[in-house]
Amino acid sequence: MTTRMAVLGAGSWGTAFAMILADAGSRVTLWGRRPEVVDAVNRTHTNPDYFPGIALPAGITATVDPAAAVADAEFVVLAVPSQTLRANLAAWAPRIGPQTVLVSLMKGVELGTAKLMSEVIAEVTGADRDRIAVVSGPNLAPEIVRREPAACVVACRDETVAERLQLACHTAYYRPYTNVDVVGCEVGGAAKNVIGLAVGIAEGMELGDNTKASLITRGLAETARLGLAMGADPLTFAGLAGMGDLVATCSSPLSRNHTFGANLGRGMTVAETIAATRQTAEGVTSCRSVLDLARRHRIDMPIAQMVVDVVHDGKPPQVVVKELMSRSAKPERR
Ligand SMILES: NC(=O)C1=CN([C@@H]2O[C@H](COP(=O)(O)OP(=O)(O)OC[C@H]3O[C@@H](n4cnc5c(N)ncnc54)[C@H](OP(=O)(O)O)[C@@H]3O)[C@@H](O)[C@H]2O)C=CC1
Ligand SMILES: O=C(CO)COP(=O)(O)O
Repeated sequence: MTTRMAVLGAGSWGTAFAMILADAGSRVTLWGRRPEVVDAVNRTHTNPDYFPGIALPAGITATVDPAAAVADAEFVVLAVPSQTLRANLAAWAPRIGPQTVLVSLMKGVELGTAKLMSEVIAEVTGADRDRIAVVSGPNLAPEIVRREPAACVVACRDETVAERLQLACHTAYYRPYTNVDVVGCEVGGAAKNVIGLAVGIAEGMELGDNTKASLITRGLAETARLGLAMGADPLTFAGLAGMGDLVATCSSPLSRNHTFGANLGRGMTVAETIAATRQTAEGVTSCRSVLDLARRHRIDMPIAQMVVDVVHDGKPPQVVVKELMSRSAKPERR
């Protein structure tokens, strides 16, 4: 029987993930907040605002009505910016069935509460953790809609639910691996955006590959430190949701976080960079909530701190680089 999927959020990743699900054989309803986007998907099978010229599968229909999207859906896939999830989901939750699996595509931490997206979902819907899943990994949406090969992790505390989701999104170009470490995948996904900003800043300052490799590696170390304090499996950080996503984000000009950082490193102001960024660069907000989360767990995240200093406290990149390099010496693994 064909699986019924709802994808809530018709931006870059929501549209690309809807394509994966439809290519894997599901019937997909994509919710978008703007009627013109929904009309374009239904009439021309394209989403010209996000992917001009890319033909979407006929198995995707779109709606502006969230109730119509989630009605009878086996999986509800959430793809709105992290900071808008709570308010959106509160409105959607009464229409979502008690057996429906809730899937987060989001890579952020809520500002103010320092909660992971799965925690926000559990709190707002009352859903058991066994039906909350996460998809993460090196998945730059513009490459996915060209159907270029990529892999990901689908994580759920209940492995059988992860396996159902794995089947539902497995295509010739998209290879999902299951994992039960939801926390590790979410921490990896949120923190890599922050490290991507740091590497972008370095690139914008015309610093070389040694600097970038050092930031990536030490960025992974501070991410894993936080994850371990939260009960994550350390091996998750060596996998697709850890190292994999970090490499993609820190090396690709397609990454919005990386590009945002590079603009700052080149000397653009934060306001200019925000104005130049059309899509969501989660790390810009989540650098503060990731740091808050780290503080709550008494974990030191100097690179995340450096990003907050530049993005929110107006410190010049040159100053934070000096500060980062003049920290007291320490062993690699502590
Ligand atoms: N793009 C990518 O390659 C990947 C992204 N992700 C993650 O997916 C999540 C979504 O990002 P992405 O799709 O890329 O972001 P985009 O900016 O491309 O799209 C965001 C979508 O959410 C909608 N939206 C914006 N604000 C609100 C709001 N207040 N209420 C409801 N809907 C809103 C936008 O609508 P409108 O068009 O009307 O503005 C748009 O449909 C992020 O957490 C990101 O980190 C994860 C993996 C890959
Ligand atoms: O998460 C992503 C790739 O896996 C997308 O990264 P950006 O949000 O930086 O574009």
